[in-house]
Amino acid sequence: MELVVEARDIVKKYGDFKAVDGISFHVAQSKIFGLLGPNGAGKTTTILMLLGMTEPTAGEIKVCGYDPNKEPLKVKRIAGYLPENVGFYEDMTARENLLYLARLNGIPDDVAIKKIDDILETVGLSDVRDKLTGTYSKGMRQRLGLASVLIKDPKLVILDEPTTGIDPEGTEQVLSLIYKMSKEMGVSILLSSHLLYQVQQICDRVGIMFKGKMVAMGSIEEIGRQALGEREGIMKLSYEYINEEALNKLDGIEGIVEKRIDNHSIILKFNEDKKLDIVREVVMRGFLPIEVKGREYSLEEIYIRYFREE
Ligand SMILES: Nc1ncnc2c1ncn2[C@@H]1O[C@H](COP(=O)(O)OP(=O)(O)OP(=O)(O)O)[C@@H](O)[C@H]1O
Repeated sequence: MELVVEARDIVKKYGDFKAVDGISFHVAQSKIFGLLGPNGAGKTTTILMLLGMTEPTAGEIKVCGYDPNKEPLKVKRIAGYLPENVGFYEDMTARENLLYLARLNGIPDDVAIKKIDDILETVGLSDVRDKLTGTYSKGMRQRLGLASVLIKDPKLVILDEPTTGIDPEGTEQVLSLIYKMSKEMGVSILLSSHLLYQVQQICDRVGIMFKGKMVAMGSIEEIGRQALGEREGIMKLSYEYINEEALNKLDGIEGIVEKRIDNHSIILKFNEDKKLDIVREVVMRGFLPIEVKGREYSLEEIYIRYFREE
C-alpha cells in the first residue's frame, strides 16, 4: 500500500495554545480520508501543515515522501488544494478561468485547451463552459474548483469543507465527483468536513478530531464498533401485531441482553456473536417477523456519542 500522506505526532502551537495536539494519520493511494470534527477542532491547521503553508511545532509530515516544510514547491506540484471559499474571476467564463490557471501553472496553451475541455466534461460543466462564472451556483462553482485542481494532474487533492453551503443535489454531484476522482482517476483525497452524514458515504477511512486531538480513526464500521460498545448489536423485528406478552415467551434465549416492545416491533439488544442463533430461536418460538432490521452505524450517531462523552 503506497502512502501518499504520512503524518506522525504533529503538533501546532499558537503561543501556549495547541491547535493541533499530537495527531498521526495516513492517506493511501486512491483512497478518500475524511478529517472530521466540529469547527475549531484543528482541521484547517492540519491541512495547512500538509501543504507547507504553516510550520508544525513538532512531528513529521511526508507527502509522497517529501517534507512539505522543507520542499514546499515539490509538494505544491503534487498536491491540489481547494480551500473552503474558492474564488474565480466572475467576469470570465469557466474555460477562461481554467486557461488562466493553466498558464499560472506553466502549461502551454495548446496542451491546456484540450485538457480543459476534457476536465470540464469530467466535472459535468461542458454545457456551461462559455458562461460567465459569476452566473454559476455554489455547486457549479465547487465543481469548477475541482476542475481547477485537476488541471495539474495531482496525486493528492486536499479539500476543505467541499460541500458546505451547497444544496442537496449539488452536494450529491460534488461527492460523486470526488469519489470518481479517487476511484477512476487514482487520485488520493483528504477532505475536511463537519457534515458527517454527507461525507460518510464516500470516505474509505475517517479521523475524528476534537480540540486538536484525534479521538477516533478507522473505517466507519471500525469507529462504530469502538464508539458504540464493542460487540453489542440491536435489531428490530416487525410484526403485524404483537403485545407485551410476547416478550415473556422470549425469556431465556442466550445472548439477548435487553428486549422491549416498540409499537408492533420487538427490539432486541444482543451479543453480536449469537445473532443468527437468536433469530432462529425467536422464529422457533413462533414469532416469524415480517421484517428484520439490523443496526447500521451512522457517523452522526458515532459523532454524538464521542462528543457527549467529552
Ligand atoms: N493563526 C492562528 N493564531 C491563533 N490561533 C489560531 C490560528 N489559526 C487557528 N487558530 C485556532 O486554532 C484552532 C483550530 O483552528 P482550525 O481552523 O484548524 O479549526 P477547524 O477544525 O479547521 O475549524 P473550522 O472549520 O472552523 O476552520 C481554533 O481554536 C482557532 O481559533
